[in-house]
Amino acid sequence: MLHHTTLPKKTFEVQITGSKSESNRLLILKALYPNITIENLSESDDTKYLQKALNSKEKEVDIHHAGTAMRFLTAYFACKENSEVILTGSERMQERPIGILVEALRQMGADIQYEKNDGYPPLKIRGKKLTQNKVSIAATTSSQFISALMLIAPSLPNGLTIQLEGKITSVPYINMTLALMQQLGIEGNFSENNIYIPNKKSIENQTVVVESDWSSASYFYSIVALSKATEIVLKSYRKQSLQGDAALSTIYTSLGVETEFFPKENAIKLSKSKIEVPNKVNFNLVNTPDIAQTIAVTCFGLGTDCELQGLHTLKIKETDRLTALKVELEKLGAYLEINEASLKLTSSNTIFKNVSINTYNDHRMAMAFAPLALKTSLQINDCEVVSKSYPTFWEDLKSVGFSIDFQ
Ligand SMILES: O=C(O)C1=C[C@@H](OP(=O)(O)O)[C@@H](O)[C@H](O)C1
Ligand SMILES: C=C(OP(=O)(O)O)C(=O)O
Repeated sequence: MLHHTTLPKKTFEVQITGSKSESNRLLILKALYPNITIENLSESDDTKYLQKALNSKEKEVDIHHAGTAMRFLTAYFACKENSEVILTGSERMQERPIGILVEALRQMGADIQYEKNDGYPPLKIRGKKLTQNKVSIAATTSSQFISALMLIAPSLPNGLTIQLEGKITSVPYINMTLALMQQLGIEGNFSENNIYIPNKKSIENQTVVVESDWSSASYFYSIVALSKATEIVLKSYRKQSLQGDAALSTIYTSLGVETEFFPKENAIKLSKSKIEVPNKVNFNLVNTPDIAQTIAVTCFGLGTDCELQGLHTLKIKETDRLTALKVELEKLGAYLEINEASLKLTSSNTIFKNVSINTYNDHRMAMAFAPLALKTSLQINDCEVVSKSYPTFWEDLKSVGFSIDFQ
């Protein structure tokens, strides 16, 4: 139960765990090039399951709800010579598509079979040398398929050219994959619909420090937006981020939150700005799908209407996030119109009390709704789901003054 709370006029400090996206890429790269040391690795379940999978000697590997782990490991095991593994995940993972990636890997010569339904996990993967150096792949469904191919590309004997078909979704995640590889001394380029990554035999010994997770920072943006005068310092963040969700610092200016960067301390300070939040806002989130829920809930809490576009990937994430948002926000008094790729929220002057919010095995449903405790009391069901990306979320919320009872 989250009690209706008013936060004091005070500056709080929160240290957020490393980016799950950066961590999961670096773990795959470390498996291929062992002389990488990773610091500030994410403590998320998704990262732990990926790490466990990479060290596993079992015939079956279960990555639970971790989308990036599923997609990255499919490519990794497909090119791991003389290996054979069944790669599976949670019930929901078995409904999340992977056919586009499997098809691309098969074009490259991979041996992958579907264990249950065509196009979905579980997969039986017999690893072999992949010598084909060109592949084309549809880019509209998930950028994770493309990052998966990029991550194995430098270890392939002939490198890889990836031709992207259709409108590319979640582009910053592709840029992140390339930037991390370049940071490690792996060459590559991405221009228009072409990605090229040559073979790289080895890389120099080096340490990479993962920046903290920007998607996790979104919940504190929401808290500051919904608070009266609270300031929150978040660590460890950089102005030059590889994470697309760093766009929060721009997006939330319209929602009344100012971001100050402190490069020496690797920190950011979020505070209320003096601007008046408009009655209606409009954002295209095709580059930042993971912060859609946070933004929709912030707008509802502020009594601001919003129109969010670029959301066509939301229905294949941990749950159908568009439907989940509609059902749960409407319980609190909002009105939502949703379609394939967008949502239109009409806020209301009253927010109903003591509503019980379902989370559908989706960490971001739990975390996005929590800041509403600054407006009303509410219950978040199955609150432990947060561990998928942010295991200490509830402790951190308590540390900034939230009043929480766990039943
Ligand atoms: O590559 C990544 O680390 C991710 C890419 C995005 O997925 P899509 O490309 O499927 O939108 C994002 O939603 C996910 O949380 C993490
Ligand atoms: C969509 C997400 O993760 P994944 O696709 O890696 O399961 C997420 O963390 O919001």
